[in-house]
Amino acid sequence: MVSSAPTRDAEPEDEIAADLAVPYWLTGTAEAASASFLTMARRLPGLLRRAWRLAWSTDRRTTAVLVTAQLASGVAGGFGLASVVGVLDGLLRAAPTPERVRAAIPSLLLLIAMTAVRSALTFAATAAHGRLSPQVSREAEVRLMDLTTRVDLSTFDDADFRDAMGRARDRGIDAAQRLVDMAIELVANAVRLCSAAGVLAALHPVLLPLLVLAVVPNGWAAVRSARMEYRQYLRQFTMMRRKWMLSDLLADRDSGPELRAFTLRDYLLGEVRRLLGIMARERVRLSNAQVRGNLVGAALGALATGVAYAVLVWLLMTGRMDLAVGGAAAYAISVGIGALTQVAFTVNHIYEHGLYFDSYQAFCDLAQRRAEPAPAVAAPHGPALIELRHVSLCYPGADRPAVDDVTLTVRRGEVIALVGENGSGKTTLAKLLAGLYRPEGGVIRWDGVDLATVDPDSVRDQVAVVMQDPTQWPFSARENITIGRHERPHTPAGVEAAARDGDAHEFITELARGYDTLLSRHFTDGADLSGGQWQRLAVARAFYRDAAILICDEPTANLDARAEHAVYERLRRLAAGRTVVLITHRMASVRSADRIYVLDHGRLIEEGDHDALMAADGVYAGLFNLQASAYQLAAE
Ligand SMILES: Nc1ncnc2c1ncn2[C@@H]1O[C@H](COP(=O)(O)OP(=O)(O)OP(=O)(O)O)[C@@H](O)[C@H]1O
Repeated sequence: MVSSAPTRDAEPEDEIAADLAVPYWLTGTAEAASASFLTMARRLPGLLRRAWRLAWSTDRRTTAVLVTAQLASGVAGGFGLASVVGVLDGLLRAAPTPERVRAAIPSLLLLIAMTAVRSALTFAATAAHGRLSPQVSREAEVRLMDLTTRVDLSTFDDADFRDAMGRARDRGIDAAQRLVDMAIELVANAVRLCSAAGVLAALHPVLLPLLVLAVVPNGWAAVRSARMEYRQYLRQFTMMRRKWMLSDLLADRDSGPELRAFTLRDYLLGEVRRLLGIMARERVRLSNAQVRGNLVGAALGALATGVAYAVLVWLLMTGRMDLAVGGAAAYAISVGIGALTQVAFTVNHIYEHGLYFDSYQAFCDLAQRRAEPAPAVAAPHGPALIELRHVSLCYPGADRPAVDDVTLTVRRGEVIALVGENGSGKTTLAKLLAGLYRPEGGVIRWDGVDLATVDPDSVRDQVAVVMQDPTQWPFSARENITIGRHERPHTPAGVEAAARDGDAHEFITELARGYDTLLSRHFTDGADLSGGQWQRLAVARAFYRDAAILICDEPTANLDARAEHAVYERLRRLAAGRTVVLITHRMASVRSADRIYVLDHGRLIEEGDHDALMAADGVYAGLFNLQASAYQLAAE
């Protein structure tokens, strides 16, 4: 993972370029980000529709209140602006002062009323917004988690999928919320702008295009800046993920001992520093380019504003416009520029968050496409016969199958053992049997029913698995057992029986709070367990699940000799009426299995019981004799 020497300040350009290169699978998104101003205008209605759908599906009532309040506030602002024209018209007309004031009073009252209404509506909108915004965020996050957990396990092995998921989680959820926020703000600003534009157009038709001209350069600069920012985000995302992973390793408790034992601190820190250096340098480059663009935008904008006011002065000087109208127009121009700037700002933000929201949406679509099919048909209950016919599975990106053309049969009540060297495909085969993966080739049948045609959850419901590296669930000791069958109400006696079967009861009772002890050192008063204790807990969980098929992937790898013996004793008892699949490198534990399958490079190379395989004097006999002789040597 780490690709270079510890600390270096200067990087060869080609290495930097390689680190910053847009991965080929991001090209499509990167192209979207380099789209033109026109493309952005075309995308806007779609983005607004999505924002609306998201908000509406989250909370209809609050969305309706919010949009109505924003619309009404914009209309009130428009009336306020029109009343300013009335006030100025009254005050600047050619008449004695008391008369001018009297003429201005109705418009002044309207202005005060509209300001009050607008304030009240703004407060209502703020309250509704405060209610809607966290809900949108929650919906977006829950949707993401829901879809993520629906995809099949092989999708998780796909690095592209994980990158897409990373981007969706990193910015997508926030972008969903901000997109809705900005879309709603746009409603108010657009209404305000319309009223300013309407007033200006009524005062003099030439003023309206001048107003637009004054804002376009700033709008262009803002969009350019957002696009550049997003493009950089895409380019750097893989690097960011790498940096996060390294930061986690530097701060994680699990990697802490090895990090120190191998004195890896400087090595990893050096790599983090290198990545941060590249990102910081790019950031500075981006910032400079943004400042340059914004400067050009601001200068052109100021020039255009100057032209608008110059035209106004020219209209006044040449008598084409009287002073009262000119005063009102000057005010309307300043309000209009404010409103148009706000519109440009919100549109730009909609565009910007829309880009990140696209990542989110693309990931949701991808996850939906990769979601496991869930036919309504349930798998046969407690199958008497499990058959695998020419089953193969190749992990994404792998150049050869992990399980290759395997055919085997398991009957209820049998204990079968999978044996083979590291990487020979035992775990993968067990996962296929557990219904965690679907085979790419061949078929798996339970009592003659093809598992591809049944609901995968109905398969898993009948399987209990003790994984090679059981998950250390950050729950209490009790929950660590009961989650084996979380939907079933549990009794202390049932939990204790499973714990005893897994040889876990004794150490659990020695914990500070017994079964209630929280097993996570990340929280105050949480406890941690040894590798062997976690494994016993996993065995207890599997016993508690009480399933028809029990798959044990090296269940005793971390156990001491006494615990291992006890677990196998119980496994044998439990096997009655069930199917047990055992994976272990300890040949003595394999000996009593009804049938033993030997795997090599994913292929089944030998099968039979212990005596038959020993008589055949093949790979199994070789492995067995090797371990037996090691024990004999130790005994001598
Ligand atoms: N999630 C994965 N993605 C890609 N390749 C994988 C994945 N899991 C396993 N493999 C590869 O598939 C092959 C079989 O792995 P598997 O874990 O099934 O072997 P195993 O016989 O259980 O090994 P061990 O005895 O070390 O547990 C190996 O070459 C391994 O590198």
